[in-house]
Amino acid sequence: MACSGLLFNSFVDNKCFRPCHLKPAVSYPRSLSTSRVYLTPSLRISMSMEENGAPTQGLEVSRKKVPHVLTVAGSDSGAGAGIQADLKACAARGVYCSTVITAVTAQNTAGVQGINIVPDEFVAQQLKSVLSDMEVDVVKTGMLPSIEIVKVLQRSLKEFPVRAVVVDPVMVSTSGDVLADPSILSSFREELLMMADILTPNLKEASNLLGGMRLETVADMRHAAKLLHSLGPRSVLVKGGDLPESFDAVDVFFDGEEYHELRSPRVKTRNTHGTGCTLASCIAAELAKGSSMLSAVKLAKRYVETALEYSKDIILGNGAQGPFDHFLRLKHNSGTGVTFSGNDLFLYAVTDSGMNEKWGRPMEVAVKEAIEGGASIIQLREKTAETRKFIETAKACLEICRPYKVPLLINDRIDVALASDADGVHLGQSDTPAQVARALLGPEKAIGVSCKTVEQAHKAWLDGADYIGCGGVYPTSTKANNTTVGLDGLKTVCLASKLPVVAIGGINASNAIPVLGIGAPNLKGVAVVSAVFDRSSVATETRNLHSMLTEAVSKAN
Ligand SMILES: Nc1ncnc2c1ncn2[C@@H]1O[C@H](COP(=O)(O)OP(=O)(O)OP(=O)(O)O)[C@@H](O)[C@H]1O
Ligand SMILES: Cc1ncc(CO)c(N)n1
Ligand SMILES: [Mg+2]
Repeated sequence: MACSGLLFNSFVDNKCFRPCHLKPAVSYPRSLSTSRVYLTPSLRISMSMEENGAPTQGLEVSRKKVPHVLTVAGSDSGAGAGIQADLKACAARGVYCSTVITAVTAQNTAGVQGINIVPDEFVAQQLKSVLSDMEVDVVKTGMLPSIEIVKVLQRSLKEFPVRAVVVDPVMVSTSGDVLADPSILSSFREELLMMADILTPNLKEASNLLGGMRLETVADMRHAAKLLHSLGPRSVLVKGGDLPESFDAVDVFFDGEEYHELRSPRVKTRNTHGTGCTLASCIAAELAKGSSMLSAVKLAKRYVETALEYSKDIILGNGAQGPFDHFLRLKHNSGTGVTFSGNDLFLYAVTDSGMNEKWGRPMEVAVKEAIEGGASIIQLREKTAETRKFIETAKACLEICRPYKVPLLINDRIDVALASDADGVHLGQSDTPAQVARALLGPEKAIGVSCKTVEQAHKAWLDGADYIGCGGVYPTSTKANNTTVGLDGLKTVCLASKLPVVAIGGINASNAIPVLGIGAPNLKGVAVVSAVFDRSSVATETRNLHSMLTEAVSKAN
């Protein structure tokens, strides 16, 4: 990597750019710089890296082209719109997004406080860097603040054509701040619009492009879409986010032949900053995946509506227009979740609704009693409950577990874990693979996998699980036809496992001590079902078991 020759242009003020030299922040380790790359005809790369002179195991990586959107837009420091919205929208839609920055704005929820335009030569340089190397499928444009930048873009796209161009003709922010000088209108009309496979103006932008035409009704929007289409773009979406007195959010799509009025319920929220940038990026993302234009537009609108609905109550900033949450996650990440550790496995209580029914106990009561008796983790196991009821129960149990910092995991059901924001899941060998569960749940949730063999334990580790449950140790009534591994099988798995292990299957106060005594440091605890829940007092049984286990462990140490 020859980084020392890089030129760095400072654009602290628009006219001054001071060349200086950037030092590489990291020097690449010799092992990587000397890695050998072999390309076979089937496009599989086999990399053999050397560490400290010793060859490591060959690493097989299969190459796959990913859909790629390049956004050419301005930065919004408040990160609701502009480049930041584009990156989030593409990431949320599963598409890679590279960025050419045309301007840096000082912006927040109150408006735009400052704009610094990137010199057009440097915009050209960014475009060349990305387009010459990175197989861009679709270019999406946002803030293009100067005629020169529009020209630079036009030249770059001639040199490096892409499959589609989405043009969001950003001119004025919703706060009323000017993002492109009106003098640029002629350049938009003469150069930019021709490049567009779709043009996505809001009402004000459509009006400006059409010489100040009044746009107050859906009929006006249809008319505007047709006039704009005659200026060169292959299709037009006139966005009605700002349409006065409309109960629905209506956008008008016209492709030169057909009109489509796309309607969604108008979400009542102040958090609409960046809807336009997000919509255009999402259209670009869907086109990059191979969608037709109309499907891309429909999906993008649905995505914006969903994100607005989810984010309608979040509070960020004191201004009139707040950002929204592209990943539909912020509300849940209130910091109340419990981080799993192997020691939580010490006394692992697995619920059973049949036993609760038998003893006339609501699930919440059973869970509270188990925790008060010393259970260190709870797994909700519901084989028959309706999904909605299961989610409600999980939420109610989480309210009980959180103050005690006891993790609550859901058996089998990733959907229920996500919907209730539980602390993780426990999966059997025939449930969703742990690797898929990890991708769905993210890095912070706990995942446990039931394993009977060393191979399964190894796979669970490779797949990103946090612990394994090993058993059945003894025969059990809660799992019919379950083969037992016995204490020997348990020990074999524990000694091989890289993950902490909890023993499960037929364990109770009379046989728990020999389990903990097998002599495997990875065995962190025992899981129980009937031993605590099929009893008249869950709290008493759990307490007894807890003190027995604690005593056995302290004696062993
Ligand atoms: N309150 C709302 N509820 C539902 N959808 C909305 C709402 N506001 C805007 N939209 C939708 O969001 C998309 C963007 O439209 P809008 O007219 O807000 O763009 P814009 O003015 O360019 O946005 P920006 O603030 O990013 O510049 C459109 O599909 C529009 O229908
Ligand atoms: C940088 C930037 N681009 C686009 C918009 C339009 O929402 C904005 N407010 N800021
Ligand atoms: Mg806009």
